[in-house]
Amino acid sequence: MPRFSANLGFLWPDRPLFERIDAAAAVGFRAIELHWPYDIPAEPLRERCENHALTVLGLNTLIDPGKGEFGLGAVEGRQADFQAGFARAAAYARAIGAGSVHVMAGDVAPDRKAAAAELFADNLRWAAGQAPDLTLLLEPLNARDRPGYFYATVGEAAGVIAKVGAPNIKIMFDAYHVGVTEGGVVERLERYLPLVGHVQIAAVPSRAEPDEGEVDYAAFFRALDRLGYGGWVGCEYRPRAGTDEGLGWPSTLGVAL
Ligand SMILES: O=C(O)[C@@H](O)C(=O)CO
Ligand SMILES: [Mg+2]
Repeated sequence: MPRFSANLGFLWPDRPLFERIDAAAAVGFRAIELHWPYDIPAEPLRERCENHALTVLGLNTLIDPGKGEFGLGAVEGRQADFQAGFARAAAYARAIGAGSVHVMAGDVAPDRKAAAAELFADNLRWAAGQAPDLTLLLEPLNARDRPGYFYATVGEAAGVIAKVGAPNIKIMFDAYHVGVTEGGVVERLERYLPLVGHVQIAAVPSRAEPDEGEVDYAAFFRALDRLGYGGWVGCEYRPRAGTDEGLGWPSTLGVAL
């Protein structure tokens, strides 16, 4: 049976981060993952998770929505800022005991895609060398939610990994984005499994709890078991109502937190 992690970027959105950590432990999660916790001092965060015996999986490199930025990995003219942001993410990850950093690519104009691909590969090669102790995750985002983002398909992420050739770069296989962009979620999981470093889930297309919509998550969980996926499955959905009230889906789908 898959092991589930609480994505605290999305779950219990009405509570401060430490209360989200408490809530995740209280309902039985054994791991958490974060989006952008940078405003919170790392040491107390680490202690809070240790007190609950929660594994901390990872966080994202910084974004600046105010400037319209969703990462800098593939953004031309921002290499120094990318490096500073990655160094900050890696230091924070180490300080909270997390093993991975999602390296966000950012938005790229269609006519700059080829140059951006070279730049992203260069930046990732540098980052992978700086942090051989961490897994760097690449996550294609669907263009309905994030139009203009550098990549939307798992195949593109696999292409970047092949180009960089570093063993600590893996795919964040978010079944929600894969379902919205491409469909064939189980088939694609099977095809790219050796490159998958983390899995995330949410209903397609609503991004709510995984017990509705186009993806049959009971079948998806069986496929993870059948394929021998040993990692965590991040619950990165937007609860339809309250997070606690929405936790009926594991028993509906034949799994447990
Ligand atoms: O799927 C997502 O949106 C997240 O995993 C993320 O890290 C970027 O928004
Ligand atoms: Mg995701």
